[in-house]
Amino acid sequence: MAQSTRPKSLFEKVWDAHVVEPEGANSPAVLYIDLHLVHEVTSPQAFSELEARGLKVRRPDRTFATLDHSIPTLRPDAQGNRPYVTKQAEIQVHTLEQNAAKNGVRLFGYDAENRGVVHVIGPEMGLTQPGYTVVCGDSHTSTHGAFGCIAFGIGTSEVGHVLATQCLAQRKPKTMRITIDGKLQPGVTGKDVALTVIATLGFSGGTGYALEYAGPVIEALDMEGRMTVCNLSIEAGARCGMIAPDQKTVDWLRGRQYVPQGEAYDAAAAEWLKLKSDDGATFDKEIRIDGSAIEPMATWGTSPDQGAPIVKGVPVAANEDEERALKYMHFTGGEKREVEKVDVVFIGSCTNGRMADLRAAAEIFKGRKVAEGVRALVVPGSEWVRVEAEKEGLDKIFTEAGAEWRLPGCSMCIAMNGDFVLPGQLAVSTSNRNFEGRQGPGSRTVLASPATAAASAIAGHVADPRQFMALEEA
Ligand SMILES: CC(C)[C@H](C(=O)O)[C@@H](O)C(=O)O
Ligand code: SF4
Repeated sequence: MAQSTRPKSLFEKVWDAHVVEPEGANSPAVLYIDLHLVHEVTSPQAFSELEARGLKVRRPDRTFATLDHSIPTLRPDAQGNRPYVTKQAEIQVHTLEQNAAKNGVRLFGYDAENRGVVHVIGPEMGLTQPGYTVVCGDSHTSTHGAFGCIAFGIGTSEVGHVLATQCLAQRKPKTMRITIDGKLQPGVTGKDVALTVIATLGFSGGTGYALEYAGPVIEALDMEGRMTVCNLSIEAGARCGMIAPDQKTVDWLRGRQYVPQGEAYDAAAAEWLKLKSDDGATFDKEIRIDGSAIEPMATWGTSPDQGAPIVKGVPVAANEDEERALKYMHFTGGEKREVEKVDVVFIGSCTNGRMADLRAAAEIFKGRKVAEGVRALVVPGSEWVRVEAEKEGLDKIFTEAGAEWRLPGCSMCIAMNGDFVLPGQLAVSTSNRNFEGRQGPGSRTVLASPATAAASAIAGHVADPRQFMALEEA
């Protein structure tokens, strides 16, 4: 087939390479799925449906499962019993264990060295590779877009479709390029970029779009920072977010378990590096953000787009929605962040539970103490992260500062496993959702970067991390 010479965006290149059946006036396109990730919460019904219809998993070799949402982050007791928070949590875990075994799907189970939060382990093992289509019954699948993948969350019935066919019916989204110019100031991280992007777009500003993040700020971010940015795409309503693979991507993935090895890797990498938007590629929408003006961010409301630079304090409500959010958060509007007493700090999740995140937090915790009355919980995103962090002695830095160091899982990000914030308590959290009650009934969540979370744990109030950093003069 003759190749079109029309300039294409990164999204179009990956999309076009996966179309099995083109989109019609009345029918969505059928897309081939390269990688299907599965966790215990959204898979049970999909497997039951498959069984009811007498179907098999079409590509068990492209389907990988993990346990993350419902598993306790505390160690088993002396008898080996796991401290599940409810019977239902335990059933979810056992159901996935059985479904995976029955269908020949690889499960990174409780004791597996590769277990972890689904969006942490995919990239970590090199299951996620540039140019792939990646789906999972989980909205933060957008994380994998940091590797130049079209990666998005699907519903449970779609999980069933992909299990049965390795394909998915999809309408092509519109495209939006978000270019972040300039250079980040010292102490400003990928999370601050992400919270700024969402605050700019609004919680539904990305609805119907596939985002591409580009520009010097994105190029300068490490892979962890890029994953954080892509992770939060869904919080602006976008279908997915992606970043063109570059030499950093190639270097980061090299040698990982599931990527090609040796010369085959170099050959794959040469193809990956072609995955970028052509000069002259057009987008349905383009926005630009001045990266040099981004500051450490913290949310003040009950939606991830309700965030502002910490130095600016809590804004005054501009409408009823904001008024309601401020009320829930026990803020009046207009106050300084220093007056927000913090009860809990959570560092972890698929947004910020990777090595780079834990190192950033440890730099602030080192030689300092968590303020009295603050509970700080550090939860690695995966077993691999846990082991690496322990090798570097980060766990010691956390525990000596007075923080808890746990086993990997989603933990307090979604509070399904027994780790939760008490009613009325204020948590500074490195996760991605600050909805009412997200971290436990009545919990109040402030989203921020690992550095800001650590700084807030030390200060006892929402704090700009730069006061604890030895920053070089720019
Ligand atoms: C449980 C799961 C379906 C959910 C999601 O889709 O994102 C969870 O991971 C979350 O972060 O809210
Ligand atoms: S860490 Fe949080 S956001 Fe990520 S998959 Fe788990 S529950 Fe969802």
